[in-house]
Amino acid sequence: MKEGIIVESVFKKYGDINALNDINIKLEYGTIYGILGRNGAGKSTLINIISNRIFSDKGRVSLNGISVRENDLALQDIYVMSEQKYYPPKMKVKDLIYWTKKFYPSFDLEYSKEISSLFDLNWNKTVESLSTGYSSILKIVITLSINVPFVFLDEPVLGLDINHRDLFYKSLMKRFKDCKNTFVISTHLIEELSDIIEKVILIKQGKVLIDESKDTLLERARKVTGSKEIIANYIKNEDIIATENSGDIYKAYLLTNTDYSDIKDITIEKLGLQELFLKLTN
Ligand SMILES: Nc1ncnc2c1ncn2[C@@H]1O[C@H](COP(=O)(O)OP(=O)(O)OP(=O)(O)O)[C@@H](O)[C@H]1O
Repeated sequence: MKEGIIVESVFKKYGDINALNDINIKLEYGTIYGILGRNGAGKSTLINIISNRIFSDKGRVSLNGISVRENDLALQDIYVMSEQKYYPPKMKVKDLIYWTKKFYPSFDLEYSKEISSLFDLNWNKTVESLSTGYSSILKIVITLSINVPFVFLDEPVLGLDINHRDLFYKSLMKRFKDCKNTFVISTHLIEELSDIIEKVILIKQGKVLIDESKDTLLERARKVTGSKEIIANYIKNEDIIATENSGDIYKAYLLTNTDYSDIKDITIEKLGLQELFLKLTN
């Protein structure tokens, strides 16, 4: 079986900043990942190292056992959504699509037409004349049309209104169902992505804090509210993420497998991905 992308003991420093500090993760085929983290956590640096755009100081990234470093064969299976600035500003959208198809033989022209019409992307416009939202839509059209096994999207919905974001999430899910490519999405709009992602990789200050299926993670995430004495008694051996005290009310945020439902005088609530993220990264 193909093992996918393996990131082993990757370190990256910028001067005194430890952008990545011993990263070890595995990206499997046919999965949707959410790479989450606050600004400056190291998400883009990680994506750039995986796709060989920049080099790590230490460590190794491999695809099916073969290092991706300066390895065109391995890199053919990885695509990272480009930044707008890499597209020639005077070029028409249709020419950009034409050239992209030349560079990436797996580019699905039929699909690109289909998704362009869904988003009303005008192929006769020049890259520089597109609004912020349509610049993102152009990147989305190209990225979803490039049919390779590992597709990385760094903040894909930047500048998109809610209708277009919704259309993007639906298009992504459909594309995933049809092609089963792995999508690795980095975003700050966690709640919107929550239903889509299957696995969560949470990076905090250059380290992986969470690397787990979303369902098992949310199954363990709990907010326990009650008096401090009662809660403290029960949670002392738990993985406590955060606590809050307001008057007599004490709240503890936990990652736990314990069922507290039969304990009187405390309330237990599940946490959404966004709330959990806030508590883990504050
Ligand atoms: N070219 C660079 N030169 C110097 N420092 C850099 C460079 N690129 C990134 N950094 C630093 O490395 C750290 C990680 O940055 P990175 O862009 O990977 O974070 P991020 O999680 O993608 O952030 P954001 O969500 O804001 O895009 C930050 O402290 C950033 O300032």
